[in-house]
Amino acid sequence: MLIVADENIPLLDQFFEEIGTIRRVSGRTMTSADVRDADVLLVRSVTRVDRQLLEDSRVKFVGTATIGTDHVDVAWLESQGIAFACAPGCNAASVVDYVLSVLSVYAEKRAMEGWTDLSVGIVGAGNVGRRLATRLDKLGFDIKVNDPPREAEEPDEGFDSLEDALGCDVVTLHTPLTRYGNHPTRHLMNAERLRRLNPSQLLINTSRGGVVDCEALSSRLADADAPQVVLDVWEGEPQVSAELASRVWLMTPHIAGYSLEGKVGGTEMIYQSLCHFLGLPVRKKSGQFMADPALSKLSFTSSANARDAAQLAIRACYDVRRDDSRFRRWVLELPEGERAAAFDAMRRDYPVRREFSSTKIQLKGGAKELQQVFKALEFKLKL
Ligand SMILES: NC(=O)c1ccc[n+]([C@@H]2O[C@H](COP(=O)([O-])OP(=O)(O)OC[C@H]3O[C@@H](n4cnc5c(N)ncnc54)[C@H](O)[C@@H]3O)[C@@H](O)[C@H]2O)c1
Ligand SMILES: O=C(O)[C@H](O)[C@H](O)COP(=O)(O)O
Repeated sequence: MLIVADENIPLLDQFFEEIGTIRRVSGRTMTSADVRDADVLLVRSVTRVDRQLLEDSRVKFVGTATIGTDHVDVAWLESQGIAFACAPGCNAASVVDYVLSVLSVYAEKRAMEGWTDLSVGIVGAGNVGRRLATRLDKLGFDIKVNDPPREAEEPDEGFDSLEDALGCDVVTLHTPLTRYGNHPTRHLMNAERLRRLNPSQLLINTSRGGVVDCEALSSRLADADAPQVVLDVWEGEPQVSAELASRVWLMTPHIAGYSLEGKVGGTEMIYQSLCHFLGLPVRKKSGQFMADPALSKLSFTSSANARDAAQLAIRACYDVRRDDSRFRRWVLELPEGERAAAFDAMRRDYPVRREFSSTKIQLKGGAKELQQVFKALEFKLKL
């Protein structure tokens, strides 16, 4: 059995070598010639999987080690009887950590007494948005959650209108990129909605670049009363508009979900689906391959203030400003023609990042408030 796989899927050998021969190819430039003799195709988000790629092949199973599936023509696969698996939720905690890191830095930028004074509008409450809402709610943030598709299914859940979510101090997008259906999200943040955001608001996009009309965003950000913006995803990436980037507060190259747990978890989920498809036993678990985190423990004494301790722990685990400064140095400072390759290289060579849940927090005589904050942030508590 021949397995053609994106070379950037971690632990390919460890998970798949017992199942078949692995051919590694570049996900970004994969062609139909690369997959013609394949039985199984494993991708990440940078490969367009459709008729053009697969119609001359004998592929019977496609797995994407990602949450997003907008790069896959799922309807066409179904029409051809090709099995499909993705990795729902695999890196959701990583994206939530990213957003919390942004919020911690933003509250400081605004010289706020307490970060929970920020109201947060969450647009899209699936694996990522729902987990973010849970953590923010436990921390005491005022949140508005908008999700029309879920609201249609769960009318009693108390979802908020898009209007209300867009009125919050921070608006964070967690929808898939969709073009059709009752609630398409492409350019959900269009010129008109962007115009309604004011300078004391922050827009965060970690969903897909196309959920925001990036041309409209670039011109909106040139206005004197522009909102602040954090972008992890870019319409047309790996190309990044230098004009847009120069107007964005924090920027990263689509790495919000790049925790080690998230990446390895994605591989594990498609491995499990492939085993199921082939009727094979599931022998491998991601835990077998995870090294101890570099930062295993943080200790706080009873004199620690809950807010300061939380900020310190968040930033010790993941400080989004480091990725922002690398992005500026390694991608934006290059000539335009070299930026797309640098964007991909920064993703390929991304350093090991661990989720908050991998770090133990030791509280020596810690107050109840400290315990609650760290629990809400999903650190491991050690009393
Ligand atoms: N930047 C990254 O590294 C990264 C990592 C993981 C996921 N993502 C992206 O984030 C998206 C969200 O991830 P997820 O795991 O939560 O997906 P999900 O499918 O679990 O949830 C998406 C939610 O959005 C809702 N939704 C759909 N259309 C909507 C609309 N018009 N308005 C409001 N809500 C709408 C859905 O009902 C669903 O509840 C993914 O599709 C993926 O594209 C990015
Ligand atoms: O959809 C996802 O899971 C994320 O966007 C993921 O982080 C994408 O990473 P990529 O496949 O581009 O490496």
